[in-house]
Amino acid sequence: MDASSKKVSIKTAARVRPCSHGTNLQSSLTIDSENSTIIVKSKNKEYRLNNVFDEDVTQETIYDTVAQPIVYDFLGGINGTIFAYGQTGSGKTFTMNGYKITETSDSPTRGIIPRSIESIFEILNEQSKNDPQFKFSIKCSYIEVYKKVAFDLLQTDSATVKIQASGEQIIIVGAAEFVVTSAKECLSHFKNGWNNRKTAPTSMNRESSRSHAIFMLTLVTEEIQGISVNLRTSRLNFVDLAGSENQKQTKSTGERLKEAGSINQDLSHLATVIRDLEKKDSFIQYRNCFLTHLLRDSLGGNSRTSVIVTVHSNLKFVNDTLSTLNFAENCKKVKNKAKVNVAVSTKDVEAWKTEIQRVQKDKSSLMEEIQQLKEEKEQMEKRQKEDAGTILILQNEKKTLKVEAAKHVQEVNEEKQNLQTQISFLEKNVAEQKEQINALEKSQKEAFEFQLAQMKKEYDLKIKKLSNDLNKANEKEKKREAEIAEMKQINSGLQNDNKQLKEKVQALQIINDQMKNQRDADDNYEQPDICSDNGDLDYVDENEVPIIPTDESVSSGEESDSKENEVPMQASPGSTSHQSNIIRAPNYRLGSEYYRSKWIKHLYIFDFNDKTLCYNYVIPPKNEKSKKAHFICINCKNKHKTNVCATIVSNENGEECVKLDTKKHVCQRQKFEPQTIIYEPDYKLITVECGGKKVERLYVLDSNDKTFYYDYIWNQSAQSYRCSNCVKKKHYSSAHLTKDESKKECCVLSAQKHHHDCKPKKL
Ligand SMILES: Nc1ncnc2c1ncn2[C@@H]1O[C@H](COP(=O)(O)OP(=O)(O)OP(=O)(O)O)[C@@H](O)[C@H]1O
Repeated sequence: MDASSKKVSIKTAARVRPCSHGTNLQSSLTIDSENSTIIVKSKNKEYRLNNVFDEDVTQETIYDTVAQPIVYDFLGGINGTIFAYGQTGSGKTFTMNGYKITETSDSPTRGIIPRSIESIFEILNEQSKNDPQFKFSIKCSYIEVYKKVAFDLLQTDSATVKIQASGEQIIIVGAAEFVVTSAKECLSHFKNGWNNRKTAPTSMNRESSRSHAIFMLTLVTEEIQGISVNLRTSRLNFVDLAGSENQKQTKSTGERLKEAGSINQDLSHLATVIRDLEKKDSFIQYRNCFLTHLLRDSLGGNSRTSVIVTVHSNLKFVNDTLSTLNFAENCKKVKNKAKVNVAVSTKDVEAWKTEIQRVQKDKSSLMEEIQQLKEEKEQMEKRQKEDAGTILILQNEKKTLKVEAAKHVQEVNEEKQNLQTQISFLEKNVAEQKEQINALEKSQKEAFEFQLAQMKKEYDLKIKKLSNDLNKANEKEKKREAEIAEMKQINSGLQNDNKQLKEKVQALQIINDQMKNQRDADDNYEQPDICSDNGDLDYVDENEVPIIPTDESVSSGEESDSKENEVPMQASPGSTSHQSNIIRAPNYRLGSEYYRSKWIKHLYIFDFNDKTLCYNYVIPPKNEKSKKAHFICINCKNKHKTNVCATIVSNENGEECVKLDTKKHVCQRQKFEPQTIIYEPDYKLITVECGGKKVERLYVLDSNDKTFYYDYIWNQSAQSYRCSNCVKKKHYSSAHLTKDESKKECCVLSAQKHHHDCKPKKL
């Protein structure tokens, strides 16, 4: 093979990644693999590359189409580079390495690198087998560029790696080179290196490469041809670039954001270098970035280069797809000058001559490079000069701005001074006005206080006068009230007197009537048999007959009301007119009733059929001491002025009985309701204060429930105690305090029952 070189364009291929499982999205791309075209539908943009692969392409096809030609050239002594470029998660690593780093040699998903390694060793082994003169040695090294710093992936201490340029050659300093004798050995280093690579999960890829990884194979072959020995040296770079990332879309933060920034800068510089390579006479700034510096040969230099771009078909990533395809299109325009790197041919003079020629050529290419560097230097100086001009302009602008700023500051200061003068003037004014206001307030306050004091004095005097007047009026009022009370007292005394007088007049009237009736009766009186022994009745003396209130008179509410009984006279049962009649117990009963401070003996002759009805007889006080107890019916006497008598006698057996008068009763039988006599503690007389006066109250316990009592008040005119509740209903149930016949203190309750609305009080 000769060392002459010819310009060859970078080969470009595009691979469309299949959609993830479960996503059934419409493709944004139209892929025509046959014509090697890919159309971005939404942008209506068509790209024509060397190869276009759809989702179904196999790893084998990719290797055969993209990598194999480069591998063959590499074996022939020509430098080669295979790039994978594309958005994160689009399948670069899958294309370069395969599905898994641990895949075996028969796995169909193995990527370009394992396939290349296997193929290289297979061919070289085959060749050395066929040609015993043929010798080869292979070294491998593996580095990554992370955040603009390069590290050796085959050394665990993560040593940093530097680049040195020697003529056309790029020498990597600090990266370990391992001599490998078999594909297995080589793959083992590759896998170790890969495991040291920096990865992290991104929104697009669970295991995203966060660095650019470059796996390098350096091959030296020795081939004897006649008298000459050809030493060929070639390098093959496998470049798996870190994925470009739309930072707005991925919303990464912190370390991920820094990584993404650095990756995007590197890729953008790579794109700039490739764009500049199209332009003629353009200065290419390889050295500005480690990646471009390292791959200098591969980009427009001594190398056969293939770029495979990977894209997503998802419409969501259409902008990234466009940018990736633009990159591929630009790469396509870059032309490299690849040549066979024959190191030495040493066998005879011819070979030396050829070597000299080669060295001279190298020299002239070095001169060219020197020239190129000089030009670069000149351009840089030119740029520096331009920059210096710009700096001068900027300095002048700065000076002008400074002067303007100083002016402005002065103006502001002056204005500030003016304002301060105005402020102090205003402050002075304000202070003066404040003083005036204070003085005014003070004088107003004094005047107001003086007025207030005057008014207070006047009011005090008025109030004093008014309170004096009021006191006088109160005293007058009191006097008037006392006079009224006195007059009321006199009036009530007079009323009482009047009432008492009336009562006395009524009583006298009754007595008068009774006496008159008595006289009339006496005139007509037929002497009963029982009284005939002396032919004269003591008790018919009208002065001696007690005026005892009948039930009817009591129930009418007037103690001495002696209305005539309108009921016609009836004969009592069991008695006949003008016939004497003997009554035995229990048809009669003797008793005593208290009347006008005296105990009067009573004889009750009961109805034979109804023992609740009786005729009520009394002994006239005058006859009390007589041996024969002659009783007289008080109703007949009082109402009809008729003497109907009854006498207590003994019959032939010595038994006590009552002998009745033969005279008919002119009254009717009354209800048998004798007075009730009670003893302490069934009653209690107490004295209570009432309106400053001492008043007697008689409490009589309820016979049914002795926790209740009736309240009686002394009534002067009636000379008895009266139930205070019944009085309100004009109903007069009364009580007397006296001594019974055995001289024991007792309380006599009138036969008159309490009014039906009168309820006893709780004790
Ligand atoms: N053609 C393909 N067929 C099947 N699976 C694929 C294909 N391309 C990519 N994948 C899968 O998609 C995932 C992401 O792929 P990969 O890691 O190769 O992307 P990448 O471009 O290298 O991403 P990054 O730049 O983030 O490292 C992986 O799980 C990979 O196995």
